[in-house]
Amino acid sequence: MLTINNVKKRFGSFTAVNDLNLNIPTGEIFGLLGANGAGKTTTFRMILGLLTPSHGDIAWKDKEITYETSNLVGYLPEERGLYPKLTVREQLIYLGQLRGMNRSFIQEQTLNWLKRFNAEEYLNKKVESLSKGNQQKIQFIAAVLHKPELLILDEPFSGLDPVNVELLKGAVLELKNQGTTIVFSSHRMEHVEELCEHLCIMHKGESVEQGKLREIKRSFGKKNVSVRADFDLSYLSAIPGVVKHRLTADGITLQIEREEVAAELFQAIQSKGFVRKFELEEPSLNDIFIEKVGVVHE
Ligand SMILES: Nc1ncnc2c1ncn2[C@@H]1O[C@H](COP(=O)(O)OP(=O)(O)OP(=O)(O)O)[C@@H](O)[C@H]1O
Repeated sequence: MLTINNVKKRFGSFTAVNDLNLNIPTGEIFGLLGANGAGKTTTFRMILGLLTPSHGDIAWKDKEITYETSNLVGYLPEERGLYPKLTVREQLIYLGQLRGMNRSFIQEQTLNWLKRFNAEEYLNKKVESLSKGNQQKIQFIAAVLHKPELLILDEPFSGLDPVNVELLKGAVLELKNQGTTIVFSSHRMEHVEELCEHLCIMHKGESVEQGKLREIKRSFGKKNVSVRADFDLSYLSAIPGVVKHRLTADGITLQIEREEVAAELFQAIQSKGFVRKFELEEPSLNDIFIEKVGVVHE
């Protein structure tokens, strides 16, 4: 278990993280969400022991993370930090040896990961000659090469194309299945929905929502109704109980304050024309995020 207990971080008079409490179960993928400046990276740096909390304590399996235990942890920083002039092989050997790994094990691991990421051809290429997405894959490999128990990934999917996002998601799930505890931040709610069982939404340094994704959705109350039809549906937004609406290319998505409103919507479209779709949906994490934090993520 990763335990964050009453943690606060001040920079001068500014409080970047305030009274944060988190219990992250071993072997899970945990999502830390929040708008820009919410305090996610600061929290990660405190977990890693790179910043000292102004108050409170953080423990991995009941022990503080120190220089001696830092080999148990892997970190993909938001500001990527590879040496541009080294080749991928030299880079990973260097970083692996800093972790006390032997050269042949590093080479074996490197080749396995490069194969997995369809990136074998970059082994002897300089890091600076790689595209941003490929550099990110190398940075990810650098974070996991030593098989850490706890893996911290700050925005691991940013800048990756959809194919590489899938490759990385697959790798993250595989590491989870091997027992790694993974904490990651992302602005992409669909990635969080897909990967995490538990999450925390931070806003201005504080936790404004945390728990199991399924329970957070259930307790949110509001649901969505998605309708597609061959006639104009915008009049549905005026029906009492509709909280919000969004017109889509071929229909409308309505946020409703309680399930019964769906029946009223259904009545309102009957005999108006051909209906292609009428579906009552769970709220999305994006809906919940926007309500808690009040901003929209692209
Ligand atoms: N060393 C520092 N000195 C002063 N303020 C800092 C420092 N590090 C972070 N902050 C401030 O703390 C707040 C939280 O920053 P942090 O980087 O943790 O946010 P974040 O949630 O990771 O944001 P993003 O999504 O943009 O990466 C910001 O207002 C930031 O400017």
